[in-house]
Amino acid sequence: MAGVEFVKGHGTENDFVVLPDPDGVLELTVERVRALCDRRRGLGADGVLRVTRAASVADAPADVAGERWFMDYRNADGSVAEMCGNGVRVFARYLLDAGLVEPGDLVVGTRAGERPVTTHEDGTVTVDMGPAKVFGHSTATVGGRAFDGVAVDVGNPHLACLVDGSVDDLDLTVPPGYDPVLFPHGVNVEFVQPVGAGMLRMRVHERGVGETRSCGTGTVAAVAAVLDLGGQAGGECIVDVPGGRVRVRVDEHTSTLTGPAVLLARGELDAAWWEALGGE
Ligand SMILES: N[C@H](CCC[C@H](N)C(=O)O)C(=O)O
Repeated sequence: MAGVEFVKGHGTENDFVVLPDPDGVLELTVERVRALCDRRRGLGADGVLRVTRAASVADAPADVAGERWFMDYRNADGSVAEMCGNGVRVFARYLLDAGLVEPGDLVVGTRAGERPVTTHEDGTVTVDMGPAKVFGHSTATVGGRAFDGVAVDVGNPHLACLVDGSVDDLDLTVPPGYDPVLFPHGVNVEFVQPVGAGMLRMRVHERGVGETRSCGTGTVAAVAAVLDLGGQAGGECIVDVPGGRVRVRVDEHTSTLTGPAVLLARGELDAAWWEALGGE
């Protein structure tokens, strides 16, 4: 029995298992996602990116054209998230590498809608991330300390908290506390340390994953939060995350994320292993 093709990639060390599924036949259950993402019993990843056509995805938004390549993103715990900024860069890199798209401009379908993408000759990828919408102010708690944060919708929910000292001192092995009324479906929590004009450092505890080395939607939320607190309508920042560096631009209409996308391995999942994890 044929196995299941996979590709491993990362964007600023936010890593993903890419599952090509052009005919929309893979049954990507919670158990299979959790096993794939487990760093002992599986390949290990922060999430899974299934590559299929929007027409074959039951909960694809109506404004995503059916023929679009659709990024079916799942968190390591098996939960579905609306959008993944680092993931879209890796997804686009895969499409280009597989010869499914031409270099330059393309549009990727996601549960947050269509996302225009540009692949650059230097290997970096720019994603139009859509508007970063500030929808409140709240607090996160870590180790008994409360941090004021800005609630930002980047297609998925974020709470971006500015930190006075160094973000290195935070213990993010425990999920930060947050307001479940403001974030009924959970939240990605960023801790942001301004380090100079147009420069931020950031760490993140991701919904459905835990601390990751980077979160693309989180870097957009971090910049939107800094602009909101500074009373600025727009701006551009370099954001340093533990896994690398991205460039973020936010204005009142949309936001863009530019950064690397690396494919590092291709292979085949054992058919028996896949089947043993069971379909729906
Ligand atoms: N790592 C992703 C974010 C995943 C967000 C996911 N954890 C959620 O539940 O929203 C990114 O680069 O944007």
